[in-house]
Amino acid sequence: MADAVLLIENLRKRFGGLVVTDGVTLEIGPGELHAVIGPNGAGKTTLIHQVSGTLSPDDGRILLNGTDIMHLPPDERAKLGLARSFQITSVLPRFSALENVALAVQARSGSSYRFLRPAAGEAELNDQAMAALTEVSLDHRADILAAHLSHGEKRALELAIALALEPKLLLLDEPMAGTGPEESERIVTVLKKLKGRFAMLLVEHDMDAVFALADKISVLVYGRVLASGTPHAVRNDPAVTEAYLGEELE
Ligand SMILES: Nc1ncnc2c1ncn2[C@@H]1O[C@H](COP(=O)(O)OP(=O)(O)OP(=O)(O)O)[C@@H](O)[C@H]1O
Repeated sequence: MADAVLLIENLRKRFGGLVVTDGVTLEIGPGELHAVIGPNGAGKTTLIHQVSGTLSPDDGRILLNGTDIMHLPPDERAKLGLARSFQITSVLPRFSALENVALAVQARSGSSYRFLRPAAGEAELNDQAMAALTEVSLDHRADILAAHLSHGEKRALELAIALALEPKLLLLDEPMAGTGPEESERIVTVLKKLKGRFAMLLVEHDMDAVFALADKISVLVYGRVLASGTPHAVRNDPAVTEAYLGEELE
């Protein structure tokens, strides 16, 4: 695909004798939500780390909107529009929800607010931050310290922070981990709303969430892509069922 937002080609990574990424090829088009699933230890998290830049692959290519980012540090990748949410704590507990998002808006905008009068600059920052909080239905909790938010609300706040960065590609690392059914449903609703605006790479164990959200699914087993395609095709692939040892993919 010429206009792939993310193109991963033949990615390889080993830890000593253990091959954790074994020739992974995967691409995500504009606005597409691509889920990577697979049994424990399949290499999903290490794949996310290699895309975000916290882990160096041994071989292969990673292109973000056509730019080879393979050897760029995480902050350079972030400047090109790569954001990551969940399984990292980007939330500052002693700041309010609004302040947390305003900091992200400021980080994205660099020094552009320096040239506004302080009050005007702050109002503009807060407006943008509030817009991101509204997107994740957290606007009514804007003034609450992040430390006092529920687990599900913190997850929503992390999403708002990612949104404020206006990403080209959002990496979602197990957004449902540690959440109850109600919170999971809330995160799925928010992600559904955001779908189509930017590309997303989702790693998730919760199959209900995966099948509710994904446009494409890749199944990773022992570091290799066993199957890749639409949710329907993947669900009906006998090799996938076998890899999950008969667990139902629903
Ligand atoms: N820093 C490391 N050094 C050595 N081995 C590692 C390291 N990080 C991960 N591994 C190993 O690499 C393999 C893949 O791990 P990874 O965490 O990517 O799997 P996963 O698919 O995300 O699993 P899970 O679903 O349980 O989160 C595992 O066997 C893991 O033990």
